Amino acid sequence: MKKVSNLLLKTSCQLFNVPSERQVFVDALVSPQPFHPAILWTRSRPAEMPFNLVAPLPWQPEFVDRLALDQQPSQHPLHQAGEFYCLDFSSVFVAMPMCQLASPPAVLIDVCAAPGGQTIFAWRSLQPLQLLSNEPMSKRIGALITNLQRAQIKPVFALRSDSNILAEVIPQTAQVVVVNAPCSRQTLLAKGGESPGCFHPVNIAKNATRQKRILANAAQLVAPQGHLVYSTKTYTPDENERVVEWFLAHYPQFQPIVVERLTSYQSSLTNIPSYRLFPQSGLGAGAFTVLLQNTQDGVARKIPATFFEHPSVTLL
Ligand SMILES: C[S@@+](CC[C@H](N)C(=O)[O-])C[C@H]1O[C@@H](n2cnc3c(N)ncnc32)[C@H](O)[C@@H]1O
Repeated sequence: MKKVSNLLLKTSCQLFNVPSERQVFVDALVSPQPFHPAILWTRSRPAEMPFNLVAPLPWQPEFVDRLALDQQPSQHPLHQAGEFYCLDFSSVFVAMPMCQLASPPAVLIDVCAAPGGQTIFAWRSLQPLQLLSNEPMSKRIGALITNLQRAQIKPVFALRSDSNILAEVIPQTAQVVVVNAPCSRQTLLAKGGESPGCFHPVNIAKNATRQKRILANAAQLVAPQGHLVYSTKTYTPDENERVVEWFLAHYPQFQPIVVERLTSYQSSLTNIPSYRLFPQSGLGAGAFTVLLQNTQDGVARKIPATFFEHPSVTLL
């Protein structure tokens, strides 16, 4: 069992009013329990299921399975063959808003894409006509491309660009924009990992500032009537509800949209329809997600052909 830090206790007080709820949350972080592995089938399931499954949740997408705790899907030959992608169930949770959007969107942009889970979910659930998977960090783009290639996600353009460049070059072009933002990574603790400084106020403030910047740039990419999915895998309200409240105050053309399949996960920390998964649910280490719509009228702009000729853009 790990030590309970004062900063963790402070965060638990921000999240829960009831002491017993705080306690189960803290316990889930200091004595982590294993979560069922999840897989996303990129193609139809094989005739014979190679894994032991647990019962699906009512809202689970039909192309996702949760496996028994002893299963190790990443070592199965079907993984290497790209028949499925391994992702933690929190990643499924944050992607759920995509399941209620119209398919196929003409353009979908994943702004913070490595190592690829949200891009693969977007491809499987929405089959966008043009899929752009962006990762600005050069040391992470290799893993993104490897994963997309192994899972045979095509066509997809892998990009390495900052969100402010995208906002400048291809504004109002995407029916769907996905921002699974970099964050303070507090949920790593619930997976048994280390995440030094994850509850420190300076670290949280730094991440919140970065998230607002990415979200503001991502908003520029959204076509009139298009959608923006914002999510993190961290607990602190400053990186979640407060970011969304800030965003809606500054970009009033965006409106939050109810995600029908997640209503029982409504965040109690805001009136905005937005959803949280906590580790004490036993489903995943933790997540926050919200669906926003650009209510402006108008038509989507076209991505200029020259954009795809840039050396930082690779067609897979
Ligand atoms: C939570 S991870 C994304 C996980 C990914 N969506 C998935 O499902 O596999 C956040 C990603 O954002 C990237 N990132 C960091 N700074 C960024 C920035 N300024 N703009 C966009 N993405 C950024 C990180 O390198 C990281 O790959």
